[in-house]
Amino acid sequence: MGEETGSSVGRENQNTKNESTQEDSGVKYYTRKEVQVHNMGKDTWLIIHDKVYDITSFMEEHPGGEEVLLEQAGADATESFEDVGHSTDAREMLQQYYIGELHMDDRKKESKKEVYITTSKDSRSWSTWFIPAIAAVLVGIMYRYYTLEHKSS
Ligand code: HEM
Repeated sequence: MGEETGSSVGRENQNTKNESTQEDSGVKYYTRKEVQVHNMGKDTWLIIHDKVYDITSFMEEHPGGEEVLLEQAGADATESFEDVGHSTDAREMLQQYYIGELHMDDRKKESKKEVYITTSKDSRSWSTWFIPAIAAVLVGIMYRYYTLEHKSS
């Protein structure tokens, strides 16, 4: 593991990309571009759920075969990883190959935005009928009491 990290730093120096790899409280951040370079059988990185994994030593051990991993090499494999429905064991194995996080600027934000917009729209349509309905019921009750009081006196 240590050896792998060392060699990756060397490559980043060669590409003069070292500044973009931030180190913050021990966590390394990689851009999609930096991950993309590691797309070969002997140097394979993957992004799964915004985390970066160096799976070079895992390629031959993968029960699903080397080829499917090579297809995703250097890219975001979240969807294909989830599509297979990997076991809890498989998910725990991921930790062994973890090398850092995907850079914040390179993360996809669409899904969160979508959920936010849907819920805010939903609550708006709900309040448009609920508040007037309550108000109408209250006015009705008040009117009824008012007319009853006037009748009895
Ligand atoms: C580092 C990431 C990965 C790890 C640690 C991993 C691990 C495993 C493990 C342990 C299994 C055995 C079944 C299970 O326990 O779920 C498995 C099966 C499988 N994996 Fe992965 N996997 C990884 C990434 C991927 C990716 C990215 C793909 C697809 C592109 C993939 C495709 C498959 C397939 C198709 C099988 C089924 C094999 C079969 O049932 O015959 N895996 N994987």
